[in-house]
Amino acid sequence: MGGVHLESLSTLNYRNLAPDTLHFPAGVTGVYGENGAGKTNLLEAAYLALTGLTDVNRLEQLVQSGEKEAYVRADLQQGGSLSVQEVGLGRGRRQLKVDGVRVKTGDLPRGSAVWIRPEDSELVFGPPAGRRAYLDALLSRISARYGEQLARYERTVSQRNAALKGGEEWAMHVWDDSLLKLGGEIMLFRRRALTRLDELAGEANAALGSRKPLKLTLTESTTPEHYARDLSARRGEELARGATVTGPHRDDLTLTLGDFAASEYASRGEGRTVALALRRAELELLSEKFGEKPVLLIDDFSAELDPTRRAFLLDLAASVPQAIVTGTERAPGAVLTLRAHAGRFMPEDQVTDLEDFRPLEADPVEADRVEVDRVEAGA
Ligand SMILES: Nc1ncnc2c1ncn2[C@@H]1O[C@H](COP(=O)(O)OP(=O)(O)OP(=O)(O)O)[C@@H](O)[C@H]1O
Repeated sequence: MGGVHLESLSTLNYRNLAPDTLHFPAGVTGVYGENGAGKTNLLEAAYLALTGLTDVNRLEQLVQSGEKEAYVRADLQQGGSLSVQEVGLGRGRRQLKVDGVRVKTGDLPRGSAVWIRPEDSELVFGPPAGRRAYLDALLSRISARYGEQLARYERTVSQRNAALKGGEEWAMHVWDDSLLKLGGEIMLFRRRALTRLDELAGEANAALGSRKPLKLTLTESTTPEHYARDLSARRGEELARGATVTGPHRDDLTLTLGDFAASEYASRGEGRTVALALRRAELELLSEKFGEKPVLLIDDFSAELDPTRRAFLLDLAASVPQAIVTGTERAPGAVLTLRAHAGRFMPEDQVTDLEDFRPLEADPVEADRVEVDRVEAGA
């Protein structure tokens, strides 16, 4: 199977990254350097430029301190054609373009990248909201309709909550109708998708040498079959609390390792294995859906001290057409190794000492491409 290929990444005013355009070959690119050099920021910028995805509540953190706007651009090969994806960022604003034409996030190619991070363990040990977000983000990439219906459902829940707080019991049947339709569709889609995701995560968990089988199940707050009944049964409680307490926004993606819920009983190492299994399942599911392997971004492989998991990460990077792997040490088997220092990246054979990381004389990124001033708030 072929893969998405990130030919180059340009950044301007992005976190601590110096303005630059970096070219990436096929195979593994290793990026190494000291803590705080900007390795994570580079992967975050690549993920944003490839997928348009980022935490929309923290957009201003992405802009270099002292600057108003930031910009990232990916030149990539996908589905046999070359395209240019650009993201402009401002305070609470984001603008995306593909080949010069403005698009919404959902219109960007959805299978372009998977990002594996040390923080992924939070998926296992953190609250249900994190696991729900993992599932929803993945399913929204598999199905644009799922993403749209989920957004409508979430709007309905917040409007319904406002009506509940206002004691508008008379208006509930209107909100309930939309909730049942949208929520029911979301639950059914999650159930269908989970069958395959569970198989893929189980296989990845076994490949990671885990002797305990991994099982993914939905712990549903209600079911499509009983949704209407459960809503009316809890009407009094909802009015008292001013909140919608039944529906897929309350579901959990339960990860069972062996006989127990991983969130409660797994060791740190077992939890890390489960998190890696979820990410490989994501990679496989996107590959199956789009017929191409995403670019794999692995943040800080060197934080992984367990030899089995470290080998798994490096094997996974070697198994896809293109991967970028960061660490505080060199990634073995890399086609290109970049040395990171103070937000700059140079091929290691061009670096003899850190003085080589002098600021560039000319700005290599065309700053006139930044057009975030025209972004509508919240776009
Ligand atoms: N908006 C911003 N403006 C300027 N600098 C920023 C901004 N956001 C983050 N930074 C800085 O970027 C630096 C690099 O962070 P990054 O997480 O990429 O480092 P890293 O190379 O991955 O380090 P580690 O090996 O510790 O994971 C940090 O020192 C941080 O203070």
